[in-house]
Amino acid sequence: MQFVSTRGHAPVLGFSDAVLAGLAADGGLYVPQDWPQLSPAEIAAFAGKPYSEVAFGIISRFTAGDIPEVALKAIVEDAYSTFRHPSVTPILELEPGHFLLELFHGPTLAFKDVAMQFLSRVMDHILAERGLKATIVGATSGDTGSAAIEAFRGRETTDIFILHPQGRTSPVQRLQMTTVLDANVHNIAIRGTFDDCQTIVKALFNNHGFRDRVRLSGVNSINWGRIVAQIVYYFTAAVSLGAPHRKVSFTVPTGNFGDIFAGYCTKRMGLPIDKLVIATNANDILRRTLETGRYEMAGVTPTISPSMDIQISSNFERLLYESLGRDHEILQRMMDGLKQSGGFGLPEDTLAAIRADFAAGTTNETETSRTINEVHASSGYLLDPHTAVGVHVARAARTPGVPMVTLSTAHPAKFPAAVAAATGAEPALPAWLADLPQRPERLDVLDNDQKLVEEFILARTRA
Ligand SMILES: Cc1ncc(COP(=O)(O)O)c(C=O)c1O
Ligand SMILES: N[C@@H](CCOP(=O)(O)O)C(=O)O
Repeated sequence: MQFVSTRGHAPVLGFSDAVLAGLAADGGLYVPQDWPQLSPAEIAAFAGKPYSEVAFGIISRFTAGDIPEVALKAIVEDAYSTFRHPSVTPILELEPGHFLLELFHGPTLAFKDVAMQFLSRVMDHILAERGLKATIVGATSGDTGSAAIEAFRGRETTDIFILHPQGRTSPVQRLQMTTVLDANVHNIAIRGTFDDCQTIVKALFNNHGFRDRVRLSGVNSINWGRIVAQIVYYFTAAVSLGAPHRKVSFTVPTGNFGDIFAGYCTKRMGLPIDKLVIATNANDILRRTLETGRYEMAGVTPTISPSMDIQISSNFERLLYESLGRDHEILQRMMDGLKQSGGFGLPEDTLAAIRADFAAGTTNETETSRTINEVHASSGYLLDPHTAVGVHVARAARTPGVPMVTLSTAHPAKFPAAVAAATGAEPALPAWLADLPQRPERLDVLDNDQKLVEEFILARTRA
């Protein structure tokens, strides 16, 4: 299996090199040259299998010829043994025909663990095989950073630098990052927004001298190694609800578009998905794009679902590439437009192709709180604010007779203030994190300046 860049000018790479590259050398994102196809019988055979077996069955289609099967098996088994639920990503019925896919049973209580526990092990394997060390950078609005730090802490092959927007994560998210004191972990609070952090990370990748000097790699969902692991739970959920003999819809609380893009990948691979519903908070650039055909940046509005306070949805580029019939020249013009004037228009047929697969909805803060309150009052179940955005949007997007799965992307205890304000009930952190507020913190604060971040990394990396 080979991977091509959405911008068309970077070398075509195998799985291991695409994962180590993170962002492609031409500034694009790697996608598989061809989509692996699963027959209905192959999909049906996943029913009742342990999560790690399904993960192996799917991920191995992308790693064939690159990672030996024995090594991949060991990686997925080890990665998913860190989850505290035997099903890894269990599914429960919230109301008739509407299901929650709980993705927060990993070490840091958010869906990012599902991919990050895999990615850290696969990177470690690739680097150890080659006798190399790498410098990892990532931008986070809170969850990617904590999951990545937990997954990479103490690893000999990597130093990890995570940029978060100062004061814009929840306190629990911040502490999950800044209380990890391993020597290879570096937290940088940027005076700016998540988009500023992400822009710096992409700029570091596009500075080829720096990139090569520190052997830069990434852990954001721009890295194909993230997406491939997120594909798995769409299969396990859909099969548990009757796929491939029955269609299923998914609603995904969305920011950087990585999670829902993984859902799109499964559709391309043969999973019968009815609708993929993009659920956004007030930062609703994607809903507006689907409605108007223009991707138009606006300022970032802080919300009670802070991990989705994003304007530049990186993975939307992957969808555009597919929906443009893989025309990298038109895509490049769109990305230039975004850089120069903060927006671009979609050709009509591209928009039609996107609308055929996706729907979108937005919640405001009152609706998000009300959803948390109402679900708690009726069932005692506590939703985190991101999942509540999904539940609210999903309810309006349902097709009669088609099961709807809302991705539950975080544990409510990561956002106790918002949950307590909505319900009066403060969700407790699990025992292994209960002393988090008492742990010592370490972080550095930097201005929103690429050069300062480069100097900081150069002074500390071991690669
Ligand atoms: C809890 C939570 N929900 C939803 C999202 C949005 O996911 P994505 O960025 O893949 O669209 C994020 C951040 O990525 C998150 O941390
Ligand atoms: N919400 C994310 C933002 C980064 O998303 P990623 O999936 O591209 O890593 C976060 O929690 O940091």
